[in-house]
Amino acid sequence: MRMASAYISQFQMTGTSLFSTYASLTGMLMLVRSMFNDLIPPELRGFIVKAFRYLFKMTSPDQLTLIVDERIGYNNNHVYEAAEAYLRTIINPAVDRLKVSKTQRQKKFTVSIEKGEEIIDTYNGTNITWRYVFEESDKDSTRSGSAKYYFQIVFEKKFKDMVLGSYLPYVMDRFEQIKSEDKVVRLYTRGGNVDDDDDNARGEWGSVRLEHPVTFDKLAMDPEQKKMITDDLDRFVSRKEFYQRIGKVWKRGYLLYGPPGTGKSSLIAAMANYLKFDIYDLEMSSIYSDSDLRRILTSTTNRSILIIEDIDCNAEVQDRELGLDLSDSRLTLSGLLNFIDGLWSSCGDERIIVFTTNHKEKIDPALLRPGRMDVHIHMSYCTPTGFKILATNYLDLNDDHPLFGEIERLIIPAKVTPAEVAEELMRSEDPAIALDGVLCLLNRKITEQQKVETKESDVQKVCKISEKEIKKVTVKNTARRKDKGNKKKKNWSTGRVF
Ligand SMILES: Nc1ncnc2c1ncn2[C@@H]1O[C@H](COP(=O)(O)OP(=O)(O)OP(=O)(O)O)[C@@H](O)[C@H]1O
Ligand SMILES: [Mg+2]
Repeated sequence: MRMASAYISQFQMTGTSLFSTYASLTGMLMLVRSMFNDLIPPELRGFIVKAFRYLFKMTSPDQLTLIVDERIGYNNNHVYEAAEAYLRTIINPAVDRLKVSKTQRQKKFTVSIEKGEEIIDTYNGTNITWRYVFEESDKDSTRSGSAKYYFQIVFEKKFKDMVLGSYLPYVMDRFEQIKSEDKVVRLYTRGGNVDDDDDNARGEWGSVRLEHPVTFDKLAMDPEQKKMITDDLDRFVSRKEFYQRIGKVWKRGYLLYGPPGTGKSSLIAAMANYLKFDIYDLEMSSIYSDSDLRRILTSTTNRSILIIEDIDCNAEVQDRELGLDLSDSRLTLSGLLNFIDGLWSSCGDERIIVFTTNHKEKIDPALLRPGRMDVHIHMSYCTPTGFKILATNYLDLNDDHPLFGEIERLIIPAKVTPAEVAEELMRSEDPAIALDGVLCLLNRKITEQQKVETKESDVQKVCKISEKEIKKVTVKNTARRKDKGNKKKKNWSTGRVF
């Protein structure tokens, strides 16, 4: 026991002295470094660093090193961005130092390798070493804080073709995948609220994270209709070559129509979450000229959904005169659509445009022609299937409940929207109370409708009565006119004109 504690204290001593040696070494290095920086002029400093690097080259003669700089002139180097993201996915226990970060809005920590660290990746049985290097920039080292970050990719020279032809393209592909997995869908609006850390602002569009958590499985819709939509979206995003081959702009138009509260906006959010596309909400009433529109639309990005809500209301204002320059100021809805077609054919890829309306019948038929809105989706009142989805979402009710039968029987005649049902379901966590609320709602709705129907039939009765009276009056008048006409005739016959 005593031996063990002596051993431990010796070990602690050794540990302490090791630590102090390490600390003094680090201190010395820092001193040398600051002397080096203070005493040696910057031009000479770069030269000495290079010479040292040459003398103590860490690669053997049969190894090749590729340098991946952070920037190409003023542009970001895409390979560098890809490397940063890719290396995060292959961090292994051999790495000693990692960086961890998270902004206030990010949900997960970002763990990446620290400068000076290296990671060995294995691809097709070949070891490829990545080093993350940081050094003061040779050229700009007089500027305080200027620094250069780059990656070194080190491998055997004989694998050069494999690395350039297959490994790096693989890294780039993985980067695209990682980007789409990590992508936060954003909602862009003009002049609306924006996030404090909105570094995604584009032109006049400010953006917020789309916090709408709705997904297709949460939507109260017919499962076949949902499948039709997701299949259509999948087909659309996978058909880049097809659109190129037939010479069509890679875009798709959806028209969502149905009463308020049936889930049109929710469906758009579900589409955006499904595809990880950003949403641009185009408020037509805030656009005053074609040039406005051009500027606004050119600052939207690919892989996005442009929405124009309540298209029938927009149609009403379509002929207003806007601005002062008349040649450029008349903005019509069909003009807007032609304009979008033209603009996107020159610069847009993977764009979806969604129009919503509560009154499909009010829309100009020219806007409904195929090619303009490829898919028409009717958002209907709540169905028994829709109700079950909502009950699962809101009350976590997967099995049947004794009140389900009655609700399902009444739900179609009651003509309630999913929004109204959802509101009732949110009133209590107790299924019995919440479902009772839904039943009350359905009964209320049915009674209201019956009242309306009775009123309508009363109106019809009144109309019928008045119709009868009108008929009587008309018959009398006709008889009188006939009489007059006869008289006229008579008079005509007598040659006298009244
Ligand atoms: N089909 C649905 N599935 C699930 N929830 C729905 C559905 N429809 C409506 N809701 C609920 O009702 C709320 C309002 O619906 P939403 O805004 O999507 O309707 P809308 O059709 O866009 O209405 P409006 O025509 O007034 O714009 C949603 O936030 C959601 O909670
Ligand atoms: Mg809406």
